[in-house]
Amino acid sequence: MSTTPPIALTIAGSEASGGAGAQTDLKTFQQLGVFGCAALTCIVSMNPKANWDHRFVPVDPQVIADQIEACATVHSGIDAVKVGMLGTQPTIDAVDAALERYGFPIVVLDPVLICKGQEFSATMAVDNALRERILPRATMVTPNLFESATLAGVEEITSLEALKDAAKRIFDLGVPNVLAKAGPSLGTGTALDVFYDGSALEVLEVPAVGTERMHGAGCTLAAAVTAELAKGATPLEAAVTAKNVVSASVNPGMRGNIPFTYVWQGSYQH
Ligand SMILES: Nc1ncnc2c1ncn2[C@@H]1O[C@H](COP(=O)(O)OP(=O)(O)O)[C@@H](O)[C@H]1O
Ligand SMILES: Cc1ncc(COP(=O)(O)O)c(C=O)c1O
Repeated sequence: MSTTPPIALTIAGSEASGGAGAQTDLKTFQQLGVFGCAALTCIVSMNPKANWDHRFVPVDPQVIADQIEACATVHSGIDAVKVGMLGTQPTIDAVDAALERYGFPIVVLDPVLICKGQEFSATMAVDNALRERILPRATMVTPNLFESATLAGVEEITSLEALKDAAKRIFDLGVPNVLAKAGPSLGTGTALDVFYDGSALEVLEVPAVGTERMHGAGCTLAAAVTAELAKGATPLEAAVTAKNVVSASVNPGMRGNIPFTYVWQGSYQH
């Protein structure tokens, strides 16, 4: 049996406290037995003096390209890539060019358009560039409720039927697997997501932990999907395992000195 683990790259932002972003992705990869490497796209520092507002500094696009080059060259094969927070058009340009150059076999896109209420990346131009340039390169996309509505071009999603419809519309944009997340936000008492691959339309539902979304849950889900795909799972199998990882990571999760709970992947047993 080979002792070499599959390798996953995350192209994502740093969230210094460790609750989300690349830090969360690397912990999730490790927890699932996958070797992780990371190319940082931006540095996010939550501000304790201003209601935990997200201070956001983009990384120079050439430095993003250099990091991806280092990862792609050091490792003889990257099995899967997760793309997280991009946030600016120059960043999207750099990541688009790198995805074209290296042709990674699997790309999971967590289309971070908004960061728990912080609208720093929510400009129309950035949303459009993400939809037009990065989305068609994705093997799977994992939008939350707001991101699903934005990508699907609908006003608002308030029901399971509307979420299913949005998943189909996003599929029609050219991405073969869609995992559209509602979490606890449809008031079902469950954490509910919809998987669609052009034929199978599955509702993935587990008991919700509390009624609030959790900081880092979306990053954990997409990173776990990436790790499972790197290990050879089918997209639906990867989505099912990823939900189990999230459920373990939010129960009980971490409670620090911020007004929301954040994830801890270490309690998941694989
Ligand atoms: N309170 C919760 N209990 C259990 N699972 C949750 C909870 N909140 C979110 N999830 C799950 O975490 C994942 C991320 O969902 P969500 O919070 O909507 O995404 P994002 O972090 O991108 O905004 C989804 O699989 C969702 O169902
Ligand atoms: C760098 C970074 N990436 C991604 C996210 C999104 O995190 P979540 O998993 O909570 O959607 C955040 C939110 O703070 C972030 O700071």
